[in-house]
Amino acid sequence: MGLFGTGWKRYGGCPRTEPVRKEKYNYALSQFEIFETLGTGTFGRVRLVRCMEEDSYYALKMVKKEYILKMDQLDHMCNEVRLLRILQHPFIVDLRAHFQDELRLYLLMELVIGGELYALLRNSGKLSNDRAKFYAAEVVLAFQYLHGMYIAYRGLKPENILIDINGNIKLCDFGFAKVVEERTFTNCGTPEYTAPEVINGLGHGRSVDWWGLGILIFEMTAGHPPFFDQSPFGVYEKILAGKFQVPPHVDDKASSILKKLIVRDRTKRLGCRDRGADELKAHSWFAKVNWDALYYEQVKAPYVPEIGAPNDTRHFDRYPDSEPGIEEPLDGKGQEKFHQFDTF
Ligand SMILES: Nc1ncnc2c1ncn2[C@@H]1O[C@H](COP(=O)(O)OP(=O)(O)OP(=O)(O)O)[C@@H](O)[C@H]1O
Repeated sequence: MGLFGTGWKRYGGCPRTEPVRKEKYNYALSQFEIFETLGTGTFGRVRLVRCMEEDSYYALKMVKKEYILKMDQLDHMCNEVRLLRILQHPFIVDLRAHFQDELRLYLLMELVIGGELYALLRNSGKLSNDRAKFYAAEVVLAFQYLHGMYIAYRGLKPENILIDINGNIKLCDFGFAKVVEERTFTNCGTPEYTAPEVINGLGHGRSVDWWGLGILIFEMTAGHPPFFDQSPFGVYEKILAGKFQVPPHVDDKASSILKKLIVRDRTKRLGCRDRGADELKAHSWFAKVNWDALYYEQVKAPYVPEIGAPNDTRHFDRYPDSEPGIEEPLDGKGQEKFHQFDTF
C-alpha cells in the first residue's frame, strides 16, 4: 500500500493519524554556519548549524554519498526522508528540508537541544517511576500515530530518544522505520532491543515496537536492560530464552506492564492485538495519565533541561571532528543514483 494510497484504517483508535506533506524549502550548505557534532551514527554525523539568513539553529544530518553507495545505504536514507517528510507529531523530530550537493546528502531537522535519553540514563543510572512513565507514555503516543499510518518505527533505543527544551521527547532516526501491512523480514536494530521474532526471522511488524517499549521501560526503571551479555550472540540467546527478573525496587504496576510487553509470543504481547496502543493506555501503570493533555504538551515534564542559549550543546557528548581530507565527488553515473532524493 502506498503511503498516500487508499485503505487508510484507524489503528488502535488513534484520532490524528494522517500523513502531511510538509513545505519544502530550498536550502544549500552555503547558507549555514557549521558548528560541533551533536551525534554520530553508523551512517553519518549530525551537526549543530545556524542558517545565516534566518538566524536560527538546526541539526543537520550529513552523510557522504560515497559511503552511502559503498555501504549500500541508499534505500535506508531515502526511506528515512520519505517517512520523515510526511510525519508531524509533537514527539517525533521535525524534518524541515533535505538537499544534496556533489559530496553528501543532508537532512535539516529541528534542533532538539536537551540531548539523548541515553545520556540521562547513563548519568542517573535509573529513573524514578514517574519520570519513566512520562517518557514511556510519550513513546506510546508517537507509536500510536505511526502505527495508525502502518509505519513500524523499529529503532527504539535510548540513543534515538531526544529531550526537547521543555523536557518532552522527540524520536529521531527513522532509517529503520518501514511501512508494514503485516510482516516484514529485514533484520535491524540494536541487540539488547531486538525482539525474538526478529532473531527467529519469522517476520516482524509493529509488534517489535511494543517489545522495544518493554525493554525501554525495563532499562529506565531497573537501570539496566533485561537481557545483556558480552556479545550480541549471547544477548540474542537470552532474548530467545526469554527469562528476566524485574528488580524488587521497580513499582508493582510497572512490573506488571513489563511482564505483558516483554512476551516472546507476539500474539500475547500487549499492544499487538486489535486495540493496539489503546490496550497499553488502559493498563493500570498509566491510569493517571491524561493522554490529551500529554499530546498537547500541557503536562509539566518531570525534568526540564537547563539551557543557556539556543546553541547550548552542554547536554551532548563531545565528538572528535571528522578527518579533513580531499573528498572526490562521485562521477556522473554515481550522482545519477541520487536524483531520486530530489523527487520526494
Ligand atoms: N534533531 C536533532 N537534534 C539534536 N540532535 C540530534 C538530532 N538528530 C540526531 N541527533 C543526534 O545525532 C545522533 C545520530 O543521529 P541518527 O541516529 O539520526 O543518525 P544515524 O546515522 O542514522 O544513526 P544510527 O546508526 O543509530 O542509525 C542522535 O543519536 C542524536 O544524538
